[in-house]
Amino acid sequence: MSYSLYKFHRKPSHSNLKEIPGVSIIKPLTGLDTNLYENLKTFFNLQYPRYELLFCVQEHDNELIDLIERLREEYPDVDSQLFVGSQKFSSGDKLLKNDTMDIKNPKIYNMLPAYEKAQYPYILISDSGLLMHEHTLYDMVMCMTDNVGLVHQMPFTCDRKGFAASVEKVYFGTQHARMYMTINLIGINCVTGMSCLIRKECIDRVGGLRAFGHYIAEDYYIAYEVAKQGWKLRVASTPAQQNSGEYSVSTWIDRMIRWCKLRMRLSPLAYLEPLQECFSSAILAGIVTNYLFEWNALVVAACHILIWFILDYLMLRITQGGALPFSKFEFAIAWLLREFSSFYIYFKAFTGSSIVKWRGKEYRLGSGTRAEELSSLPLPPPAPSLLVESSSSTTLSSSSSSNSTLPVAGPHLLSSSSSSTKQSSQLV
Ligand SMILES: CCCCCCCC/C=C\CCCCCCCC(=O)N[C@@H](CO[C@@H]1OC[C@@H](O)[C@H](O)[C@H]1O)[C@H](O)/C=C/CCCCCCCCCCCCC
Ligand SMILES: O=c1ccn([C@@H]2O[C@H](COP(=O)(O)OP(=O)(O)O)[C@@H](O)[C@H]2O)c(=O)[nH]1
Repeated sequence: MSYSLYKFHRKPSHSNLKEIPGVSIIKPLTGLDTNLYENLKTFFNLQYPRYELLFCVQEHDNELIDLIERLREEYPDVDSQLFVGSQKFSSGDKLLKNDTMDIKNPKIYNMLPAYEKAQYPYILISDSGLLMHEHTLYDMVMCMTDNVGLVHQMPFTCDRKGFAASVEKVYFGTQHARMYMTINLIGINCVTGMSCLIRKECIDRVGGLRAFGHYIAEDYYIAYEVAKQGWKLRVASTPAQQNSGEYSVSTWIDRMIRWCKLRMRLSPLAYLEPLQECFSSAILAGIVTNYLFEWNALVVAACHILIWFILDYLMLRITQGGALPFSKFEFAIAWLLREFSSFYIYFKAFTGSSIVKWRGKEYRLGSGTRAEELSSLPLPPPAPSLLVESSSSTTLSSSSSSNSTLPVAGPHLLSSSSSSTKQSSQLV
């Protein structure tokens, strides 16, 4: 809690903007999510002198492309490009196709062409469901001091309507925040790739993003590689604002089961996660104090739960950085639901199959989240002539190599242009 209080919502130090490096923002998109227009719009309004927006559309989707084009027309001064899945490897280059065959992570696959075109020394990988406040990019860059190689935002949520939104906010602002900040405080690699600012040179050094394409938890491996090269990993001063329009308690539970399955394959310590939940630790505290001091176990457990509940509320307020969008009563109900559902989530993740479903496709997880896809990624179809022409300039980095993969990590636990020049938008 103290670490979060120290970290979050602090004003960034002012520095000479002219010295700030450019940022290539990569937005991997898969479909027309609700709120997408509002969310993407915030990226055109960032208060930052030099950035480009690289939109990656996984599969050809007219509505999604129209939405992006509309935004690009609204903001002609913002440098942006659009990469559509079907045009990525349409040059007919067999080598390019073969190079991408072993990429199992669809997000990596989707981002590849944008990464190859990124012109700035920093890249920001930013998931589709995020909304960004106008100063956040600046804040993140300010965190990238000389010895830092990666700045990541702790996942949190925007204020949205409904009980499911409250449950998500309570989860990301209490248990998730507590563990995320604690693990980062002690210097262990715990990075979520939802919103990650990275020095491009770190990724180029291992052959580009494709080197992480074997794993579903690419975020963990990217952070692992950055730290291995001697850079520090730093939590940003503002949490990531997830603003997905499709949310429900069951969607959240399924997502948490998927994440838990990933963590289990990243570290055996993840199997201990149930022990750091409020109710299990209350039972343990009751038993231990009864054994040692003959205290009443029920009273100890009840006090433990009450104190935990109050501290969770404070933790959530710290993460939120202001008033909560729901009452204390709603907090209590959402908190209880979150606490009890966690055991269901662990049970399903620990005992369930190694298959995870992600954006409509299924993957079998191997050691270290190495993925074997069950439903195949879209293979490059012949592209429409306009796109063939425009995409022929899409090249993959010559330094890239399909052999440049990282070792299966298993339980790796690491300590871990002219400023105003705006190019016109172009369809690549
Ligand atoms: C007795 C006490 C025992 C304590 C044991 C503690 C065990 C650890 C507890 C909690 C871990 C919390 C980790 C929180 C963040 C993880 C969120 C997450 O699971 N993210 C994964 C999925 O992210 C998406 O994946 C796909 C990607 O494309 C998307 O963009 C992502 O958003 C992500 O892959 C995982 C990232 C980091 C995992 C860290 C693993 C830590 C393992 C436990 C370390 C235990 C240290 C114990 C210290 C007390
Ligand atoms: O097949 C896929 C699955 C996901 N993504 C992108 O990866 C990011 C994270 O996806 P999601 O929000 O589903 O992941 P989660 O945070 O739930 O793990 C989003 O920008 C997606 O558009 C993608 O490009 N292709």
